[in-house]
Amino acid sequence: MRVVIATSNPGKVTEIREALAGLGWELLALNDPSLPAVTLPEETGTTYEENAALKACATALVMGLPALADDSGLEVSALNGEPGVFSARFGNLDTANGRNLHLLEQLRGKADRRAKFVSVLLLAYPDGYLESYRGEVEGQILEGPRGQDGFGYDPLFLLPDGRSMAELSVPEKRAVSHRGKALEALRAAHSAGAPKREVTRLE
Ligand SMILES: O=c1[nH]cnc2c1ncn2[C@@H]1O[C@H](COP(=O)(O)OP(=O)(O)O)[C@@H](O)[C@H]1O
Ligand SMILES: [Mg+2]
Repeated sequence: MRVVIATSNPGKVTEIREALAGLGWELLALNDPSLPAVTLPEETGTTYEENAALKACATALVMGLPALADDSGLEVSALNGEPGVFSARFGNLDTANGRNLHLLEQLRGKADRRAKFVSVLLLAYPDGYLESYRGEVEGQILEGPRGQDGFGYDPLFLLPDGRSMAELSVPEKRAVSHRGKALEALRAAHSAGAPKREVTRLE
């Protein structure tokens, strides 16, 4: 099956490719020269599912191919679950570094550092059929960044084993992360023996 990865986030592309390598799918980047150009829609939904569906459906319709999108976020207990679905725009800041500094500022002096990452993967077929998979991981927000790998809020996210998410290799992150869990559910649903679906294109 040829599947378009409906994200312009290079960190997500790397993680999706690594986790799904064994499926035998041809995973195409959004900007693959063989594909028509698509602009991902604005994330106007109020849930990860809605936003992931917006991105996946828009891509599947333009491409005429199944498209896989991820919408994810960081939910911080002391901030009543914020930034959540607004994680990419936290503090209205447009760099990961800026958002991380803003998060540290918001939590300054707060004892409760609990947080969780959530990822929702949406696989949209061009005939309108949808599959969704969710994964979560709990942790704590560090007092300062640690680690060089990963992306986004990873350097501030402390796992129960004492490492930050940015101290993990791609396969190590897959084994514990929100996105890794959602990808594992998708992989299991599509591995050998699982029922196959005919992919048709709506004209
Ligand atoms: O695995 C992760 N680690 C760290 N930060 C993440 C992870 N997944 C998502 N984020 C952050 O949460 C926000 C989620 O954004 P969203 O999923 O809407 O779009 P994006 O594809 O444009 O990054 C981004 O700021 C992203 O950096
Ligand atoms: Mg989003």
